[in-house]
Amino acid sequence: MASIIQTVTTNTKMQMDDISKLKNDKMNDLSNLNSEIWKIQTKIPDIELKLEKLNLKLSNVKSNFQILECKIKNLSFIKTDKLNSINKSFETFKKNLNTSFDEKVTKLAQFYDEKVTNIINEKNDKFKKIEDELLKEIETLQSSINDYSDKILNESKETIKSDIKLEISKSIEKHKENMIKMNDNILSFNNDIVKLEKNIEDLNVKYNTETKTKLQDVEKALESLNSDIQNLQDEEIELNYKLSTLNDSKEEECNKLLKLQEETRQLSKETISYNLMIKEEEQYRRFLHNQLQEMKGNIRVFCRIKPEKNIDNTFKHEIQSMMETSDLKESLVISEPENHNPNNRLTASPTKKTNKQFSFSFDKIFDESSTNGEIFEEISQLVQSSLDGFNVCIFTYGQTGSGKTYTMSNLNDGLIPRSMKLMFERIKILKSLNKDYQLYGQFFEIYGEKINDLIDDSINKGIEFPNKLFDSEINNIKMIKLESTNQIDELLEHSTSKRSTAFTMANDASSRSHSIFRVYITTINENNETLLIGTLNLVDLAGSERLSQSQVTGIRLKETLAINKSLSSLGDVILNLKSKSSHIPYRNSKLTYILKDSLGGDSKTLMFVNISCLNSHFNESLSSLRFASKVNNTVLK
Ligand SMILES: Nc1ncnc2c1ncn2[C@@H]1O[C@H](COP(=O)(O)OP(=O)(O)OP(=O)(O)O)[C@@H](O)[C@H]1O
Repeated sequence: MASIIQTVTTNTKMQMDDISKLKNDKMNDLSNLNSEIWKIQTKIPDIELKLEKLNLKLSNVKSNFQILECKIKNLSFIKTDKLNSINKSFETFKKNLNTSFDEKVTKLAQFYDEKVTNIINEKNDKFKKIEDELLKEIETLQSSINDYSDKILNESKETIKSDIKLEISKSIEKHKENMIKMNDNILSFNNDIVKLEKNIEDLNVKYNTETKTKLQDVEKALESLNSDIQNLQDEEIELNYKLSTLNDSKEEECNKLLKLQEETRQLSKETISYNLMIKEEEQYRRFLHNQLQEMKGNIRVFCRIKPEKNIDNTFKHEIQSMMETSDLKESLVISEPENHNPNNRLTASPTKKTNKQFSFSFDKIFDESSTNGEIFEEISQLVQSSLDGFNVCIFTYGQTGSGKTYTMSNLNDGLIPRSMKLMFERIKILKSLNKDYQLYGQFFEIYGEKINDLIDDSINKGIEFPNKLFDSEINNIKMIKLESTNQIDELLEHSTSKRSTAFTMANDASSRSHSIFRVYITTINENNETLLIGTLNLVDLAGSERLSQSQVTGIRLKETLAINKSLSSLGDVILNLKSKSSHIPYRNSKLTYILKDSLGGDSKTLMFVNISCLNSHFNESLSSLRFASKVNNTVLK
């Protein structure tokens, strides 16, 4: 235990020794430190003084910086002002340039360019100098600060050193930042200046090119204006020359015009009197024409002998025609063939020997050699009568196959096409005498007692005639305006196929109806009313046949009876008209009833009796001649 206690005591003693040793060491350290602190403390007032001095210097530097900033600001203001004034003077310069368009523009621009460049260069130089000076000053300050800080660092404690260093570096950083900002400002200022210079340069270039192009345009416009003016002056000279020649000829023309006016006045006076004369002459011509027609007779009969060219003469009977000097009529002698059976044509003998002779007298006789043209010459005066205001009726009468249709409507030269051609020609002449005539037409047939339209819908729809001036019987028959010969040919061609025909002994396509082509000659009066002047009726009668010879039955017999009845009614009407009977039996047949206005009064009637010289047709020819002769020779009461 004692050893343990001893060991503990020894250990404690040892520890105590160690502690006292450590204590002494620490005490020594402390006294050393205190002496150190004391030393530093003695140095602090110096350092503080130095620091104060440094701060003073720093504040001086700051104030210097501020002054410099102010100076820079002022300089920038000055520069802006100057730039503004330069821009202003540049604007004035531009205005001057605009007004004068002078060549000096380029020189002035160059001059101002140089001036601007110089000013900018000067400013740049100044700024550079200031910048350099500032940088130098900053550098010296930096070095002095560095010196000071070195010294401080060397002399002062680490912490104080670091503090001071920090502070100084902060202030330096701040200054550096300021410097950078200032540099940036200077840079951006320089950039602005460069931009401004660029703008000014661009403006100069733009202005110069614009001015140049404007000048070129103006010069071009001036050039073209000058040439225009020159042209106009030339034209003016030419026009003046023309004007003077025109003035010369104007007087001449005026005189001529006056002369012409006088002549025209004279001519119009003469025209009026000529027109009056023409009117009087026309009336006189009408009167004479009508007198001539009346002298010839209002009802006349012509005879036409159909040619039988390819038939031997032994089959023909003799027909002789001659002029009668006494009453300007022509006579015809027809000789009966030998062995002729008066009741049957089929037994007529083929011999030239004759026995009995029959004599007839007519207004005109057309032998076998006559043409449609020659026939028309005789009847053309009747067409004129219809234009003069009379109603005219022309018939072709005769046995079937005797040439009635050929005479009346043969294409191109029949009475219908020729009459229409003549009418169209006369109307043209009348138009030149201020008489406007229009022709309207109807074309129909009377079959039995029925009226059929021969104008086909396919060729003409017809028109509504302005006034219902006409017979109600034929009001429903198409009325068309007649305008050309072509139209008439077309009408005739179509009507042939529409007409009622049948095979007979004498004609393969014998007409079993009476066809009537009626032309209305009209004019329009001052009240715009249509007036009827005259009518022309061209009637192709159905073939006459003696029942004893035709040997027809049934429907053909009925047709023949109707044809013969209407033909004898026509004969009766004409006979009564010629003998100036008080009663004219128009109503006895449809044919006479429809023609009542064109038969009688002062209307003109002409009948063609068509005959054949064939022995086989002798009886029919004789019968036709007797009928026609009766009409022609009736003595007026
Ligand atoms: N003058 C003439 N010259 C030449 N040919 C004629 C003449 N007259 C009639 N013919 C011819 O005779 C034939 C019968 O004539 P057309 O048809 O004119 O007779 P038509 O009297 O009208 O007969 P129908 O009463 O039966 O109709 C026709 O082929 C026609 O061309």
